[in-house]
Amino acid sequence: MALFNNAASYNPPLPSLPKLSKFKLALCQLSVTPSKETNIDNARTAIETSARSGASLVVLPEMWNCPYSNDNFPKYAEDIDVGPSPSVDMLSEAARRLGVTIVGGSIPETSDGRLYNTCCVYGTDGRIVAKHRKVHLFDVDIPGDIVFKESDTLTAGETPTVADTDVGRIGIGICHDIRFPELALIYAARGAHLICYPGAFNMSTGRSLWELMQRARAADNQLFVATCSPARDPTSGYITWGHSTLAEPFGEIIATTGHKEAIVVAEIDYSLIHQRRLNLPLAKQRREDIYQFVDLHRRYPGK
Ligand SMILES: NC(=O)CCC(=O)C(=O)O
Repeated sequence: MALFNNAASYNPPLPSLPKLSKFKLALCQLSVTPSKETNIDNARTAIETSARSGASLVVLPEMWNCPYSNDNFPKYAEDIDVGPSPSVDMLSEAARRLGVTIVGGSIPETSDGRLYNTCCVYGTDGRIVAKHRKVHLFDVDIPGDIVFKESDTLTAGETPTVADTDVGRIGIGICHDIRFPELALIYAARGAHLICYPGAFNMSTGRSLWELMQRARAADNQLFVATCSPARDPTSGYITWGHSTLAEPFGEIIATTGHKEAIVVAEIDYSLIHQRRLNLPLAKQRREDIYQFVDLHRRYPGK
């Protein structure tokens, strides 16, 4: 029995398999420099290398066109809807020319006088099929360790984002979004096969939580989770953890890397989602009589 007329039951439907249900994914762990032009060239080359390796889906890191800092976000920001947007133009052109789906990491977006941390997903025709603005801003204060306040410059997005692509239904989160299981639950309830989190965890929380979070989101929801970080630059003001990773529906790590610039290529086979959900049918075991899941955005669309 549905608990709410128009709420998604948490029990995720077995997602139907997309056009391409077995394919290679590439996670481009890019070095980020102060030159936006260099970063764009570097990303283009990595996407070309990924496509030559047979990847159908290419994922880029959080803030790949801009060293991660509140001072830089406004300087490197692009207006994605109105333009000019050299980062978007490059990703769109590369997706179309190479016939790959791209989860375009994130860049600082300027829109109506506000700044967002934004990820666009590009279909194989080069069009933007989804745009996610980071919904949980990263404000942290661990004295003597790390202090960062994204909310000093950025505005939070307001909606979960699911992209329908040739390589399946993909939920998008950006970095700190991974800490909130509710967002991942929504994506599973909406039939996602894969959740992609471009992210730039730091040296402190990266060590303890980066791998744990992605394995947990994958295992909770019995789907694939991919993360993609910038490469570590020990001279930067914000040093990233690296370790871009793909986890499968039992939370096992299929592929990962260290902290240097790298392209991780791995195969995804969505039939494993069905297999794992048959092995361990969490959807049937869930006790909606004693706890309830409500997808508020679906209940109150537009809010
Ligand atoms: N860029 C981010 O959102 C960093 C998130 C992070 O490091 C965390 O611990 O959360």
